[in-house]
Amino acid sequence: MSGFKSKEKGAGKWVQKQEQQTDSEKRQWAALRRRYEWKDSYDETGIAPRDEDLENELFGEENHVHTGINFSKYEEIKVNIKSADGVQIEPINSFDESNLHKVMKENIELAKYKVPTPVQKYSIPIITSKKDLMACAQTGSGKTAAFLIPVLSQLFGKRNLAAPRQQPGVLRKIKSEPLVLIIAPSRELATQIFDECRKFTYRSMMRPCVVYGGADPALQKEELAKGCDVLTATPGRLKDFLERGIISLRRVKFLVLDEADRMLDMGFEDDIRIIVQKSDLVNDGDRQTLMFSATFPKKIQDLAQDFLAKGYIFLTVGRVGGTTSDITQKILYVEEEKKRNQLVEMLLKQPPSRTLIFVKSKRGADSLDEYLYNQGFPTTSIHGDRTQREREDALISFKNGRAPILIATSVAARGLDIKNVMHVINYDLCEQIDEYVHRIGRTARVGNKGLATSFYNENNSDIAYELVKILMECNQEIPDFLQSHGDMPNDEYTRVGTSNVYGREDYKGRPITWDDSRNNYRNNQNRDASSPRRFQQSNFYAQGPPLNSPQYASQPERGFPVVNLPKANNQYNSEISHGYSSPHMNQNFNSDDDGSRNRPLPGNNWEPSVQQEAQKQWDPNAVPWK
Ligand SMILES: Nc1ncnc2c1ncn2[C@@H]1O[C@H](COP(=O)(O)OP(=O)(O)OP(=O)(O)O)[C@@H](O)[C@H]1O
Repeated sequence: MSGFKSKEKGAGKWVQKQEQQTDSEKRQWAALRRRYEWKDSYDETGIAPRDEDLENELFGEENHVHTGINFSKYEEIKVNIKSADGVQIEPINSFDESNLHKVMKENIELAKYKVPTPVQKYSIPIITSKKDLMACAQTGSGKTAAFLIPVLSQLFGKRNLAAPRQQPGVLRKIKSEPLVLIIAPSRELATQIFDECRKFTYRSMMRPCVVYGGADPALQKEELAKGCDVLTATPGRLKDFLERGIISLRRVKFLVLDEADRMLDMGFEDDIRIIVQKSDLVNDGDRQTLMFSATFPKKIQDLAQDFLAKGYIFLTVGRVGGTTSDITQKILYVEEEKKRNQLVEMLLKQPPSRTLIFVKSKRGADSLDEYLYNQGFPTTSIHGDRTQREREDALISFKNGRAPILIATSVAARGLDIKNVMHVINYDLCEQIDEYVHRIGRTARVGNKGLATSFYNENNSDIAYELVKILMECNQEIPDFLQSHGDMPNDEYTRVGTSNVYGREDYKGRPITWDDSRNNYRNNQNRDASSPRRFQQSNFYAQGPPLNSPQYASQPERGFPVVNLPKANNQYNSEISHGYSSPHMNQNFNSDDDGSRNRPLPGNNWEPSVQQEAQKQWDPNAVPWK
């Protein structure tokens, strides 16, 4: 594998190198991907002819996320429905039982969905009964299909509703007037939802489109002109097209806010208000508004009511903001200047598997990408400063296994559904617990298992309390250095209806009482070295000295231990912070405070054996990434 080693500078080199060989395969914007093209000659009461190539592309193995061994455990999750007018909703138990259009039933079968997930069991009857909905369910539990299936199915076979299409050779401009508008916070998520729309509109007369920033607007306009019944959009490009009169929302029957809490937080709220309240979007009570997310802070729940009809239903599957117990969560204490060593050690130690690494800054993403690439790892990166072409290519390479290590900023935290992401690493922990839930939710989807490892140090103390709560709720090991964050003042435990994890009114998850949780903390704090839950006895990584050993000097005013060792001795530091030593780790680090903080000092690089090992272990051609 000579391809790994490169003197090139910059991010995503692995991808760029591979790109030269696979250019034709990739030179398609996501917005231009093929979709089923309905012809007027088709019988709208029957089923339109198959398009086998497209069928293989849409429903083939390549992108199919298989359900995992814990899929059936979804049944055990508590579902709660709240509505101002107290309506009762009878869930469906199978797709057959529901009153879905026959084309939709065929597509569900092609998608290999055998049983609806809990959020689908409820949202299908809720949406078909014409109710507005705010739905909250765990990451990876099928929320996209939960809205697409009932929404699209109701529109199938309604020729009079389908959008006018540009006739070949006729230049008259046609304004796009979608019936369904789905708004998502990131370009990657918008294109993914568009891909799901392509699946579920297969062999129907509903034509899906997507518009998002960074990609050629002229090409997106061309697609819109061919007909647009179901539009997925990011807010910025949508606003732009609305202002320019390319799109009108006067016929919208279904408005969906995916990742709704994100769409209504400070970053996007103004855009959403403009789109929903100041455009020509129908507000005559004939339109349904649907909101979906895995997290919904209380204050956003309140805000969301501005956009929902009075009798809307609030559906929760599990605890609002909870994460799935299928994820094994590990928190490692790693000081800033040791993160790179730690990461390389982990990547060499773990079985090669699709791995997503989150960092906090765009610059940090570039720099870590370049660093790992130069160590021989097949990496690429995705963040807001990369061009849209680079972002799309990076995602393709991550998905097809050419670059099975993706370094990303939070732009990839929400919604992305990528097959077999086995490990999420929070190289830089985020500040908000909801963001943490979304990030780690990129693994362990539809009943599969996954691993999430987070590097923690004194810079992350803001999230410590909520992090411990999440770990406890999912029966995860709580490392000693987080123990002091567990003991909360009494009122924190007894308050109800605050945004505190366990204090939320809507808490419906595993029944943990305030007292239970406090006792758990106490127990954990007092546990002895033989406790099976001890973090340092984890089997996930090799063993090492306990984190509470005298090698650590405590820092009582901050409440967590710090490593008190000479900075230059990274071999030793690596041993204690991660639990094993490596013959490769004999470099010094320069710890200035910018994005390049961990660059090796000149003349003190990794031993060549790291590169050899990385290349051997992470050979994308040798590993079965599927
Ligand atoms: N009923 C089902 N049976 C099998 N697989 C399903 C079913 N419903 C959805 N899936 C698959 O589950 C995966 C996750 O779905 P989806 O991306 O909609 O999750 P989500 O709940 O929106 O997650 P997130 O909160 O991360 O956005 C997808 O690959 C989807 O095809």
